[in-house]
Amino acid sequence: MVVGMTQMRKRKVVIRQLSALEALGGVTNICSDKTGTLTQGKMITRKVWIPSSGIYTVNGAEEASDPTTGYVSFSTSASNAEMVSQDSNIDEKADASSEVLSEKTSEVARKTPEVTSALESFLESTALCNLATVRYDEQKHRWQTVGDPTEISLQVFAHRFQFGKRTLEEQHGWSQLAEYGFDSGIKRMSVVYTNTSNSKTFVFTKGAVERILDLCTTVVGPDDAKSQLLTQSTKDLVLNQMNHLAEQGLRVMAIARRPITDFPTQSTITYPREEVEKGLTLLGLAGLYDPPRLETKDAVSECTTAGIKVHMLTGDHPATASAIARDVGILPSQPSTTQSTSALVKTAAEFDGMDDSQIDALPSLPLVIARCAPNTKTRMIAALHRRHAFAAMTGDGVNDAPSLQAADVGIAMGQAGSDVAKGAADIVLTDDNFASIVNAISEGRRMFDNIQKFVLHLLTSNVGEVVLLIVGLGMQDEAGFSVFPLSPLSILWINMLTSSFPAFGLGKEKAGSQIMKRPPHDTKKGVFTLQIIVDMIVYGLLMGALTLLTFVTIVYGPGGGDLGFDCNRSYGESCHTVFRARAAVFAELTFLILISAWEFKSLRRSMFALDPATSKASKFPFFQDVYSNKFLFFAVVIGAASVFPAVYIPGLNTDVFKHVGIGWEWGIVFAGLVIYVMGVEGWKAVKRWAGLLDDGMGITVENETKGQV
Ligand SMILES: Nc1ncnc2c1ncn2[C@@H]1O[C@H](COP(=O)(O)OP(=O)(O)OP(=O)(O)O)[C@@H](O)[C@H]1O
Ligand code: NA
Repeated sequence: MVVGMTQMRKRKVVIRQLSALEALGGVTNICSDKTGTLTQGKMITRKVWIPSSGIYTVNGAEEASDPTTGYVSFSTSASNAEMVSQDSNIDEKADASSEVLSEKTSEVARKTPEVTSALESFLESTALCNLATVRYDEQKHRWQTVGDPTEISLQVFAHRFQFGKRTLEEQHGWSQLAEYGFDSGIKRMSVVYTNTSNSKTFVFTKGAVERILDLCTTVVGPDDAKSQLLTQSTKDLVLNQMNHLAEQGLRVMAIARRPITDFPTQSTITYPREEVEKGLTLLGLAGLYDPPRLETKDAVSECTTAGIKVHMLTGDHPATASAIARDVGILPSQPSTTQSTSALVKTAAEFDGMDDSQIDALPSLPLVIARCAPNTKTRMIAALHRRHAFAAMTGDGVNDAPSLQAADVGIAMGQAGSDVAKGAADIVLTDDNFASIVNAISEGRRMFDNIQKFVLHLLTSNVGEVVLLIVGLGMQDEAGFSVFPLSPLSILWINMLTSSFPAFGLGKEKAGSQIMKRPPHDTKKGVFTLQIIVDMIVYGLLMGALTLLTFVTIVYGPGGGDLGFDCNRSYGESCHTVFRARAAVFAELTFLILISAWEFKSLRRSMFALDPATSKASKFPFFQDVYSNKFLFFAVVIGAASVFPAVYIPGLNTDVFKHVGIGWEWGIVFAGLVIYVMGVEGWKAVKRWAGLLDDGMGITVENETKGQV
């Protein structure tokens, strides 16, 4: 376990709850945040749309925090409708190639577009209704940002036109009167600013487009001084534009403002939010791009192969969420014929609008839930539980705590996460990266497998010893005393030698190559699966029978059944046969238990072909395979070697172990070893051949998880 935890730490995972180790391996569903987990959490403002003016595009910006990389281009068009269709031709690749072109042709194209009054209002609202700071660090010679990625990206955009918050406050005379902070429930924030040079006071608001649009009554006109009434057709145009941006995977924010005259200047008076955020003028939309992490796509596909479903639960718009989900492989790139997109993508409003029975009646739970509120996450976990799923949930916010607690494995973010979320979580990702969850799951599966192997090893040897000793009680000497086939100290010694190091070695077994290619194990059954129990009995009986047979053969064969006199206590002439038989049993039992550790590296594969990869490459990969876990290799080899001094050192053998050096009996010992290995191999072969006791873990994922959750 401890080995596992240090392993995990290297893999960017901190385990807060010991049981989370084993639990991780059994996860069937992951509900993940989008921003910062599936994506990089480094947003760049890519597009800005100002109604009746045009689209500003940021080209070639690589570094999210640097307003000097890339350049802004402006495209205007006669009608807005035309602009939408024209713009849709510009995709990422076109951007890149046109960039190369313009690099060759002229530098003129890179001149920052002029700041119109409409753009100016937009930038003021963007930069002031914003808590992020963006500044150039003279010492470190790089741009430093502090704050939420969404806000940083907008602040950086304002800096491209020298309209940063600081400049506005220090040079343009803006000063803040009030702040209505961002709330993920209402998905917007507002500030009230007054301009000391002309004493005009404004409410500046930004937030999710649908929410802001409902608060707007007007929209900025071609001439900023005259805003126009927000008609239904303009609303449709705005929503159209938003969808168009969102479909490119951009998070779309609406920016708005209104002049306010009666705002109290004494900060002691609180002015209700609803009174402030109303009658707004829409200034424009901003499309922010948060690229998926490079590792995400592979990690998601690894989950699919491992029979794990990935759900994206995000605060973003459904179109944005779908585009990103498609990018990373959570949604199929081509909508399949059987499942419509509407079944796979739901908004929280749709999901929360259903009652439990309606949710349970869905053929499958949605893969993307957009515009998610913390409460939606908790309902999703409950719905998963009703479908007998074993779910992991990520979260970073304070109000994610309930869903993190409700999840079978709660995962908090180490960097972006609040302390409350970390406190509620079972594990913490130090790098906030979705791929680390998948690593952790594979680690959890490895650990589960190794605990199973370890348990099987321990129990098999116990069953073997019990059989040997209990049945052995039947052998009585002339005085009517049972003659032990092993002395108590020998048993103690064997247990110490064979269950400490080899068991620890089994814990260090590497993950099998198939570990993420099979469905999750059943967490309700735990490690004591039917296979483990049957194996334990089969192998334990075999071990007990063989060692007993060795004792009996030596005593009753050449020894003529002479059990001597008082041979449990001390060595005398009459105990010669019994002591020789004991030495053989001691050696054989030790060997059998030790070889079991190598055999149990795999519960089903042959010890002589443990790893599909090495068995393809080599005819006899046995040594390569057993040597791959060096600790276990030497635990077994040294353990086996230690048998010889225990048998031969005079005094130690007769006085401590109550046995004596042997000769021809080694033949029986090794025969026993060979029969045991053949027995174990035979039983594994039977299991493979008849598909017995598979625990459902050998079945390929495709067949297994069809139609689940
Ligand atoms: N600082 C902000 N000011 C105003 N509105 C915001 C701000 N940040 C986000 N929003 C709006 O709220 C929506 C949801 O944001 P929220 O913070 O709930 O999700 P998130 O945590 O950023 O994303 P995810 O859930 O994918 O991790 C965004 O799509 C955006 O429209
Ligand atoms: Na979030």
